Amino acid sequence: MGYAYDGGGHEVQRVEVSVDDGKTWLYCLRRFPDAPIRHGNNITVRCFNVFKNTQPREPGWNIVGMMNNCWYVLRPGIVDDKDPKEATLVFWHPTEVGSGDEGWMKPSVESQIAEAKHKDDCWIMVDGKVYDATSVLEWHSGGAAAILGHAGQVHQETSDEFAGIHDDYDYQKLKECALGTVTDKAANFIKQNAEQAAKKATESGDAQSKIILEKHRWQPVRMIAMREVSKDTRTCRFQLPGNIKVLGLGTCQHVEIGFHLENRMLVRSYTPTKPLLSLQGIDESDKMWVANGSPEDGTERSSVDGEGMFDLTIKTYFPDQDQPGGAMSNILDCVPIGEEVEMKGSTGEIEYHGSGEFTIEGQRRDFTRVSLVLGGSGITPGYSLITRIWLTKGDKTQLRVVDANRTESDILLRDELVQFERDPQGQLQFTHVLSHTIDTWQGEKGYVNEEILQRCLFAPDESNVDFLCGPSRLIQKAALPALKRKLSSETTPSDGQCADLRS
Ligand SMILES: Cc1cc2nc3c(=O)[nH]c(=O)nc-3n(C[C@H](O)[C@H](O)[C@H](O)COP(=O)(O)OP(=O)(O)OC[C@H]3O[C@@H](n4cnc5c(N)ncnc54)[C@H](O)[C@@H]3O)c2cc1C
Ligand code: HEM
Repeated sequence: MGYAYDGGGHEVQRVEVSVDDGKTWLYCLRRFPDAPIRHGNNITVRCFNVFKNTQPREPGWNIVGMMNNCWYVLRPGIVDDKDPKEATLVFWHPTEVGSGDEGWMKPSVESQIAEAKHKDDCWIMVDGKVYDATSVLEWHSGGAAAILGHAGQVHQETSDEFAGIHDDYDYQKLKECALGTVTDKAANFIKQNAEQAAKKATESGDAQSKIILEKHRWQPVRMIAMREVSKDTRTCRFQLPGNIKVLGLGTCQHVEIGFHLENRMLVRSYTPTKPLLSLQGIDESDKMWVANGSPEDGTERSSVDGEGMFDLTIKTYFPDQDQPGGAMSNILDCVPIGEEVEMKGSTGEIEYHGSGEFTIEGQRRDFTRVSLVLGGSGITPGYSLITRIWLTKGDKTQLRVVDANRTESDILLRDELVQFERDPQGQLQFTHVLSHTIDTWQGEKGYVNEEILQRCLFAPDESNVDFLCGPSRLIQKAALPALKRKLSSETTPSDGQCADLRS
């Protein structure tokens, strides 16, 4: 057991362990196996902060005079007990916490002198009373350093930390060291400081509890459920950490998922398929509805819309004889329920704000009609746009969608899409195109082509936009060339009028 901290106050994000003196490293999951690890060598530990900085092999003085900054090495050993049948496995730290000299690396003369200066006279303050802890340093099982860190400090933290660690017996021992009570003036000073610190903590807690996503900070999210939606696609549900309820993702935007591999972090983007409605930036007067036939019979947005969690619908690229399979999708396919992955975001150059208003590459754009060409797992950002429009009462933006797949069972989110396909008002029109069909299939057959796009999408116009998302076969070879021809033959397309939803 141990702890890691970054001297600059930044978060430690990765801890690695080596049992071969640093030749190879293993990423440590946050929960460690209960069973003891059997090995014969030193155990070396290093960690990385948010900026991917790590410790050097050898210690060195740094700018703040800190020398405890290198790889941390534990030496295992066997200690024979009196009972010949039993032996104890011990792990020696480089130095023992506090005053002990049991560590495998003996303390330097300098550090001993520095320590001795404080050991002679050590007063601490707990619950408004002053104690002489000098005699405790010798026997304190939490180490002398724990007490010395609080020596001479007039602050509330000593009382709080003491209370968090010690029991009644320890309070009795503390009493034996009592010197006196602090003056009212000092007590008030401590109280004010404590109140200010608590207020700050609450404010930062409040800000944090609103939304989880931070652009440059990885945060752990726990997989809590997985549902098969087709033979190669799963919907994975992740729980947000702490009490945070809101993911804080804009419509059409994406999150990045990270998974620590041996020596690097594997990162891939995904577009959540839940929550359907971003709680951020929505005007309260703009009522949101959970669709149930049509917005008119809908009920008010309910808590099932992703409070404290989010869903990713992920296609798994299984290995076969031609290719090794997708790295992240196969990992997520077999990550055990309860395991954590890392997440950050949001990303994406396109964001929908409602009522036809988009931000595309930083520019505000307004469109009244939106055409979507989607394929395979590319449905996910389109799905977030469709549901946002559909579930927002008063959003009159019109949608035409062409969704391309191989077979009917490959159509993702089919159950969810059915409600949109039945739209009696005609605000939304859906066309499924299947390349491999059976006789009973009523929809479009074959591959997406210019004729299908002309017929099923909106004609080019200044107030219309085309968005695409899907495999490069569909987008680069079929949809994009056809749409560009369509646009240039009939209007002069402006920037952002034809864009990839995954850009
Ligand atoms: C903004 C954005 C949003 C996205 N949203 C989603 C989403 O919601 N859902 C979703 O499922 N996907 C989504 N994706 C795609 C996703 O990010 C990944 O690209 C996808 O999951 C594949 O990642 P992977 O690590 O499993 O595959 P990779 O390891 O990246 O491999 C991709 C493909 O290449 C093949 N391959 C890999 N190595 C080789 C090799 N050496 N030789 C031959 N072939 C090889 C693999 O078998 C696989 O078919 C999104 C992408 C972006 C950019
Ligand atoms: C006069 C002052 C103190 C006395 C009498 C005292 C007493 C004790 C005692 C008896 C224990 C052993 C508890 C056990 O076996 O479970 C202990 C453990 C400990 N104390 Fe103190 N303590 C004092 C001050 C402090 C201070 C100021 C700190 C730092 C905030 C501190 C931190 C710890 C820690 C970290 C442990 C080890 C807990 C563990 O085993 O996990 N102590 N202390």
